[in-house]
Amino acid sequence: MDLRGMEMMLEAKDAGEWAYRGEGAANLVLSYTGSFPPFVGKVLRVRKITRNGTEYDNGLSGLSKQECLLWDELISAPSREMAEHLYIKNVLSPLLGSDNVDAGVRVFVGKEFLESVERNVLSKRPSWRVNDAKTNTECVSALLLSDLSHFPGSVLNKEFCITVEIKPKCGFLPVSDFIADENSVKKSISRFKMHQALKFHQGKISEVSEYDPLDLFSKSIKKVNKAVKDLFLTPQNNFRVFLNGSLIYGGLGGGPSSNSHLTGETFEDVLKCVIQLDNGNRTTKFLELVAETVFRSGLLDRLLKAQMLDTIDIEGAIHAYYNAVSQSCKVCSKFQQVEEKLSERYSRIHSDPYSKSVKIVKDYLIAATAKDLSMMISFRPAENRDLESSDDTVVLQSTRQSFQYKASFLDLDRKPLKKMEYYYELDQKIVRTYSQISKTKRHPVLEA
Ligand SMILES: O=P(O)(O)O[C@@H]1[C@@H](OP(=O)(O)O)[C@H](OP(=O)(O)O)[C@H](O)[C@H](OP(=O)(O)O)[C@H]1OP(=O)(O)O
Ligand SMILES: Nc1ncnc2c1ncn2[C@@H]1O[C@H](COP(=O)(O)OP(=O)(O)OP(=O)(O)O)[C@@H](O)[C@H]1O
Ligand SMILES: [Zn+2]
Repeated sequence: MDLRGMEMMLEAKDAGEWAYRGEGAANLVLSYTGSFPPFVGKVLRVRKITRNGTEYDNGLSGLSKQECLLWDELISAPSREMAEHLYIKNVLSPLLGSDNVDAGVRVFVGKEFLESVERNVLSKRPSWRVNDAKTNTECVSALLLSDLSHFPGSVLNKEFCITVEIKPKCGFLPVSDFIADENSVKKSISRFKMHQALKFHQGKISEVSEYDPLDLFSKSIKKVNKAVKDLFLTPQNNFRVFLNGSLIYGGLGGGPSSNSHLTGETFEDVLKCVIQLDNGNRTTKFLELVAETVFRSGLLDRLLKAQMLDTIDIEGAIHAYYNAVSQSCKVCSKFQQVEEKLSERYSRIHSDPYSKSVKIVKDYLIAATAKDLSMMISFRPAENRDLESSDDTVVLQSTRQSFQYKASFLDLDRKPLKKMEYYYELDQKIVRTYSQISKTKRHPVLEA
């Protein structure tokens, strides 16, 4: 849809109709509670700004000078929001499938609207998110997106809709020759698992998740079932369930420390309207339904392809980055101080043509978006038995119930080029911490 299609402006008086839905590190998401038809069934995604700095917008398209060299398909955009929209529409949507992606519509927002929203939602936000960032009241527009926690077109319908949100994270092990020998553990342990160890070590999580993305992305239904069960047991910011648009499991606001979900028993009770079962565990059946859908939908195959645009790992891509930004390589110069030989492995990348380096970095950043996005899958009962064989229907064999599902990807933000150095540092920190911890036998992190 044309972004300029909705020439309307949200003002202070409208703020009361937008309720807190959730947030990540960069955006605040509000759901519409009013009755104005174009907004019914929609959410508004508003950018945040960090407490200690500006960070965003350094040009009309929101692209830095160096990013303009990278994203030539985005530079014509007259605003940051338009550039983001084009990124989703022209870069990610072809990779992930346009049926599973909503690029959104821009609506103009007044400063007073944003200030009023900021005040209204304050008490609902996790305090650590409040300390980190606030609504960017300088933004002139926000994105209007379909509310993925409702089944399309059925917001006004009394039928129930249950939605699961999963942030799968990176689903493959790198095989790159550029990975240093002392970091070879990266080739056998998933990044998520190693990052859990670091987060635990830093006190960012109180419990290490058993979830392993490699199970979720595997071709084995048994492993997919295990992954979904593990997500349920330790949801962190990777798993949430909504019933008719309200969160019933998992924490609002993302982040590992905000798990305010229902207890197992209450959740089991809530599922009464979803899973028809006289005896037995409805939660188990529901998790089976989720696993079956993930497994059969092919969603993760597409996602994996996008993630695997990271072909040489950050340990290779960082060198291409310095070529792309025409700077001398800080990593190689560090290696040279230690031992001349260490940087030899990377000289090949440094002699690559400029265009090849640009392509490596660009693909790495697209993969970074794919490693951080979430997917939402909504279910509603399939009334017509004929639907059983159709593509968007799953049958829960154990209860003989059919569900129609709709799956979408969300949080498809472009990652800034300047994050490459941070990605390299974080990667090294994760692998270093994991290796140190694994040397200490019987460490609780590794036994989890
Ligand atoms: O680096 P990672 O893997 O920890 O991912 C970050 C996420 O952390 P988590 O999934 O909890 O481990 C992090 O999520 P949280 O803030 O922890 O909920 C963000 O999604 C961050 O992206 P951005 O800075 O908003 O663009 C993510 O940063 P990117 O790496 O995707 O740029
Ligand atoms: N279209 C949508 N429909 C329903 N809920 C949504 C939608 N978009 C976002 N949400 C909810 O809001 C939360 C935050 O949104 P989102 O992930 O886009 O924020 P973010 O700041 O970009 O996240 P990140 O920390 O990964 O950068 C999501 O986890 C989800 O629960
Ligand atoms: Zn180098």
